[in-house]
Amino acid sequence: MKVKQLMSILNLKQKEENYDLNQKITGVTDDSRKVEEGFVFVAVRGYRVDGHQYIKEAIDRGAKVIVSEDYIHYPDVVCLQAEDGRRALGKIASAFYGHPAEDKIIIGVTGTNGKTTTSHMIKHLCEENGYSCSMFGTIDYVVNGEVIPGIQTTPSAPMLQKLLRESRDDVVVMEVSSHGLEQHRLEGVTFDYCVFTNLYKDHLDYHDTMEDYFAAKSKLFFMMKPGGKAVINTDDSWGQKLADRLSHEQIPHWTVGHSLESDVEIREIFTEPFAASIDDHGEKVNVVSPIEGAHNVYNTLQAYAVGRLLGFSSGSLAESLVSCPGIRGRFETYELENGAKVVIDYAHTADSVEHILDTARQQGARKITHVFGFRGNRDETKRADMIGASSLRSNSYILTLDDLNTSSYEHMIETLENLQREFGNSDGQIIPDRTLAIEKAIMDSDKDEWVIVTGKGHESYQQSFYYPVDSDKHMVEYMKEKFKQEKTDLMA
Ligand SMILES: CC(=O)N[C@H]1[C@@H](OP(=O)(O)OP(=O)(O)OC[C@H]2O[C@@H](n3ccc(=O)[nH]c3=O)[C@H](O)[C@@H]2O)O[C@H](CO)[C@@H](O)[C@@H]1O[C@H](C)C(=O)N[C@@H](C)C(=O)N[C@H](CCC(=O)O)C(=O)O
Ligand SMILES: Nc1ncnc2c1ncn2[C@@H]1O[C@H](COP(=O)(O)OP(=O)(O)OP(=O)(O)O)[C@@H](O)[C@H]1O
Repeated sequence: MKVKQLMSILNLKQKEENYDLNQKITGVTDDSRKVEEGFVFVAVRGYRVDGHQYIKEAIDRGAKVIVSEDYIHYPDVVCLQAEDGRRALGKIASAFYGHPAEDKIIIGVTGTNGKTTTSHMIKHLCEENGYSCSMFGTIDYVVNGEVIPGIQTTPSAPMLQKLLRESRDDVVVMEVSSHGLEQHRLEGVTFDYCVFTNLYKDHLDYHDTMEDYFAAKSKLFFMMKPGGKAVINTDDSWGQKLADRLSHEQIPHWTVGHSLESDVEIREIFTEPFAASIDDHGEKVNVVSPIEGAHNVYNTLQAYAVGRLLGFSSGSLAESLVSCPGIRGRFETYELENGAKVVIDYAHTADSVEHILDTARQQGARKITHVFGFRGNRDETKRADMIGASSLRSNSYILTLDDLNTSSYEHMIETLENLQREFGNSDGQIIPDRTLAIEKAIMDSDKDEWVIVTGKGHESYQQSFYYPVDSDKHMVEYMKEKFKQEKTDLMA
């Protein structure tokens, strides 16, 4: 890419400078720490700092072009002005990598909950039906079968475009976060299929109101290729609202829900195993969810709908779903030697806590002990609802530490105490150390009694705890080992 192309992307005409318009650009970034010789550095006004203050550092590291929102001048550097740094970054990244999204089938999945689960299912369905598939999401990114650790659910624009360019896969399925949409990380990407799972109270530290949050998510459905189609869960009231809007704007979509008018009409949801009988445009099909929970039945049906739009047969999809592997940290179950059952799940909103605890009851849990906490410096408006959901559905709950982020330990303990006093019940207690909380819940449980540990799912702990483990999964495995050892000692 040359400077003249960059100027045309940004709709800029040559001004007073004698810029070398044929000068080659070797890379693009908004992070001065990643600048290399010949790069374009785009200054972005962030939430914490202003990228404009790193322009000098970027030049020192070899940036030959600076895009900034302010008028600036540096000798021997092409200085261009753009109205919105983040949008300019997206546009430049897409052009720099040759607009790679245009050559692929691109599927975007958005919503508060279910993005990761639905994306994994779509990937599996593609692969079982003859397509290779890249995937970008919360757990990791997978490109050409290789796993790449990701920092964000929706990658930054330069990272996203680079990975799209590298992908030799037929299909790309990506989780689309409201942050990603608001921050123009998807500039230059148009979608063949877009999925809306649901909208619940979350991220209200970032969006002012639910309406704003909905507006951010809705943007995705106006980024489809001609001929593209949306898949919407209309049993969710925000989903219905979106479908109404798309109908009004004549944007093609399929609906999934109980309404008789749904394209994928849910006739009945079963719990043993979790499955649904559906009417798919007149054809009756039984679809079994590969993961327990009515919420996962919805994820399954939306993945199924995408599969149908990709041209796969209903029979082949129903069959492929059976072999879909579980997903790390999403209703992962463990049977312990004392008869207790442990579930590790990524639930971190009130609605998902409800779904997980309901699923455990539907599966015969006699007693439920729920272990959970709250992320430091994240949406505080959902915390009371989460305690409410847990106290209604569990027999007892233990409030414990989740990631502190930049919050202090003392502040979080005080927060837990205040929340417990104000919204908790007498069956709730606080055990700050997460590993001790899990141990206590397991030790107090017996046959057919369930321990549900939510919030961290697949993630590693940010801080250390009493036991030398780095995740909920390792703690449960540690307990399994402990039981085994005790049994061996007894027999000896
Ligand atoms: C709240 C949020 O979305 N933050 C994103 C935002 O950060 P920010 O505005 O605070 O950036 P900043 O630190 O103020 O820096 C401003 C600019 O200066 C630049 N800079 C900074 C320091 C330096 O030395 N040199 C330099 O050039 C930065 O690269 C940046 O361009 O812009 C940064 C660069 O584009 C992102 O990396 C960062 O994502 C952080 C890692 C993050 O945690 N984001 C989360 C909230 C997020 O996006 N989550 C969603 C999923 C949500 C969900 O559905 O669960 C996601 O898609 O991952
Ligand atoms: N369709 C759904 N409806 C409600 N809750 C769900 C649904 N699917 C999953 N969940 C709950 O949300 C948790 C996270 O699921 P998943 O990772 O698929 O969602 P996500 O949208 O990717 O979340 P995040 O944006 O936080 O990464 C699950 O562990 C489960 O508790």
